[in-house]
Amino acid sequence: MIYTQTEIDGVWVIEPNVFTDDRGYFMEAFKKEEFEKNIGEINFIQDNESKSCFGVLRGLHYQKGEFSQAKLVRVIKGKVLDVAVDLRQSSPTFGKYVSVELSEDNKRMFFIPRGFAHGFLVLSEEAIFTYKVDNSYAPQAEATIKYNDKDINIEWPIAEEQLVMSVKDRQAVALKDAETYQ
Ligand SMILES: Cc1cn([C@H]2C[C@H](O)[C@@H](COP(=O)(O)OP(=O)(O)O[C@H]3O[C@@H](C)C(=O)[C@@H](O)[C@H]3O)O2)c(=O)[nH]c1=O
Repeated sequence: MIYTQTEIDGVWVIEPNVFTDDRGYFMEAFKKEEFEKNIGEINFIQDNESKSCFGVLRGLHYQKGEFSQAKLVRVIKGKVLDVAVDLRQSSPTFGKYVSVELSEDNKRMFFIPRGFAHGFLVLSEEAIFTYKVDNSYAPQAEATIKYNDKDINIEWPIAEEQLVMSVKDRQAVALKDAETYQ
């Protein structure tokens, strides 16, 4: 696997070795020892999966304080634009984002450490998204920042009218009003 640090400290793109033959392909999707050698200690405790149709935007989500989750995300079917926003107050890139296209074709993975908000937009007819997290789901600590927050200014490649979002995500708060990480 190739581990590449992005322009935001702690956020990584990981490209697996894909072995293709007459039957299809094989790849290692996560290898703890290698991950820890390249990025650092991790203890993933839960795997999540969601399916979404074209134009679905989920985000920008995070869990507050001690409930923060690191996430290792990838796409099994379809294509998404995945986005991580730095919410670490002491970080020189606070409020900045990094985005990457993840698809069943490029098989890229994206590692988002604790202290970030995360979201993705589905660019294919359908997408199956899967991710590991290193901290328990804590609904009481959930928070959502507006996908179109002016200060973050994410370039989403789909027109606003085409977006499909949850009520929770439509009612998200601005970054300036959000509880961030000390
Ligand atoms: C995230 C989560 C949700 N749920 C439940 C709550 C709810 O009834 C249903 C759907 O939840 P949501 O609408 O929050 O699902 P979704 O919008 O897909 O939320 C996810 O979005 C992406 C961008 C992330 O980064 C994730 O951490 C998570 O916040 O699933 C769990 O039971 N466990 C979980 O870990």
